[in-house]
Amino acid sequence: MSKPATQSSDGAGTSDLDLDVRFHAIDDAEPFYRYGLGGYHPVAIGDRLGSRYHILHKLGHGSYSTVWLARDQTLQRLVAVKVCTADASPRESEILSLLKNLSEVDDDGDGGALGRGMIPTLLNTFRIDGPHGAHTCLVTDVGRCSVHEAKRRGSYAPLMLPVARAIAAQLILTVAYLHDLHLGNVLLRLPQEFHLWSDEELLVRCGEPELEPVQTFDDKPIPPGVPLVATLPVWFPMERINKLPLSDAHVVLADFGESYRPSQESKFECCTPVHCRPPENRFEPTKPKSFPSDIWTLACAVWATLAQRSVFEMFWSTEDNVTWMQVQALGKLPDEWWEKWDARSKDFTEEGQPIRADDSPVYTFDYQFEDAMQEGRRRYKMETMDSAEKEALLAKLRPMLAYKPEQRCNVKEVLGSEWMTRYAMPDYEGMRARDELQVRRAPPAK
Ligand SMILES: Nc1ncnc2c1ncn2[C@@H]1O[C@H](COP(=O)(O)OP(=O)(O)OP(=O)(O)O)[C@@H](O)[C@H]1O
Repeated sequence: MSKPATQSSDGAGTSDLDLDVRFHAIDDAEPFYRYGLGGYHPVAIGDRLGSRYHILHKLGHGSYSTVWLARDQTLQRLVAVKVCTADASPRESEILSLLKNLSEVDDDGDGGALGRGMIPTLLNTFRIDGPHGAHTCLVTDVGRCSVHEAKRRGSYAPLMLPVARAIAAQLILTVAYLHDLHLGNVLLRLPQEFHLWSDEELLVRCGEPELEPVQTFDDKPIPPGVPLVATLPVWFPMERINKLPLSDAHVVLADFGESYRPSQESKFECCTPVHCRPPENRFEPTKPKSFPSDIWTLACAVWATLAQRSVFEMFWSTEDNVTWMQVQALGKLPDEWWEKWDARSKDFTEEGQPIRADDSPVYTFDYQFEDAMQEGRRRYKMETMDSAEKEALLAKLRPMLAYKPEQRCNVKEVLGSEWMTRYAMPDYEGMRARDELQVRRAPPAK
C-alpha cells in the first residue's frame, strides 16, 4: 500500500478537503491534513463508537489509523479500538480473523503454536461512516506501549538481560506469522492489575488526556471534519526500561496491516524502517519479498532488543548510510550488488575494506557488540553477556544476516540455535512459570 501523499518533512501538510489549508505539525499527534476524503475519522474523548465503546484516551496513531483506549460498556473491560482510515485496505482484519481461526494444536516445529500467544486477539470489528468515508474499526486487547517507545522514553537505557532475552525469544517464536517486524510494532502487554482500574482511577494514574489546539497557517478556518484539538497518547505508568521486571516482559504484536500470504500473493514493498530492511529490498527491488526477508528483519529486531541501538542504524538512516553500516559489519556485498552501489568508493576499497581517514572505529560485529550491548550494561552496573553467550548469539545472528536471501538460515534453524535454546528460552519459560505461580497464588474470585 503506498503512503498517503502531500506530507512535508516537518509533518505539516495540506488537507485533501481544501488544498489551501495547511496545518502546523504537533509532536506525537497524527498529521491533520489526513483528515480529508479517504483519511482519518475524527474521534474525540467521550465519543461512543460501535454503540458500546466509550473513548477514554488515545493510544497512538499510524499512517492508516488512530488508535483509542476505550471501555467496552457491554463487557466492562478496557479495549483498544483501531479506527482505520477510509482508504486502508481491509487486509489487517482479514489476517487477524484468519489467525484467530487457526487451529491451536498443530505445531510443525516452526514455533507457530507458542508464538500464537503474541498475536492480538481480534475481539470485534465494526464500521463507522463519517465525513471522510467508511472506516473499519478493529477491537483488540490494550498494549502498554511499544518496546521502541519504552526505550525512547527511557533514554535508550539497556533492558536487563533476562528481560531482553525473554522478549527476543517471543519475537523469534512469532516469526512464523509473516509480519514486517520492528520494535515500534511490538507492544508490551498491559499488566493485569491495570485492567481492574475504574475509569476514574485510570485518569488519576495516567492523567487526563492532553489536548492541543490544532492550528493552521495564516489562521485559516479549520475545515469541517477536522478535529479542533489534537489528542496526545496516554502513557501508562511504568518503571524505567532498565528496571522493567521479567514479569512485565510479555509482548504482543501490533499492526498486521502489512502482513501477506506468500502462497497467495506477492509483495515488493517493505514497511519496516530503512535500517531494518533486508538488502535485497534495495538491490533486487523487482523480486517479490520472500520469507528470508523476515529472517533478516527478525535478526535486526533481536539485536535492537538486546542492545541500546539497532545494528545498522545511524543518526540519519538513509539507504546509503544503512548499506555503509552493513558493509562495515558484514563485509563486502555480493559482486552484482557491489557494482550497483554507487557510493561504495567513497569509504571502501574495491575489495570492501573500510578506508579510515582518522582513528574512527570500524563498526564490525565485535565492535558493535562491545559498544552497543555490553558497554551500556556496564555503565548501568547491570549483568553483561559472558563470552560463551556472545559466541552463541553471534553464531545465530550471522547466518540470519547472510546478504543473499537464499543463503540465509531458516526459522527452524533459528529456533533450534544454541542461543535460543540455552539462553533465550529459559528466561521466556521462567517468565511464564512466574505467571502461573501468581495465578495459583491469587485469591479465589468472590
Ligand atoms: N492494541 C494496542 N494497544 C496499545 N497501543 C496500540 C495498540 N495498537 C496500536 N497501538 C498504538 O497505535 C500506534 C499505531 O498503530 P498501528 O501501527 O497498528 O497503526 P497503523 O496505522 O497500521 O500504522 P502504520 O503506519 O505502521 O501502517 C502504534 O504504534 C501503537 O503506539
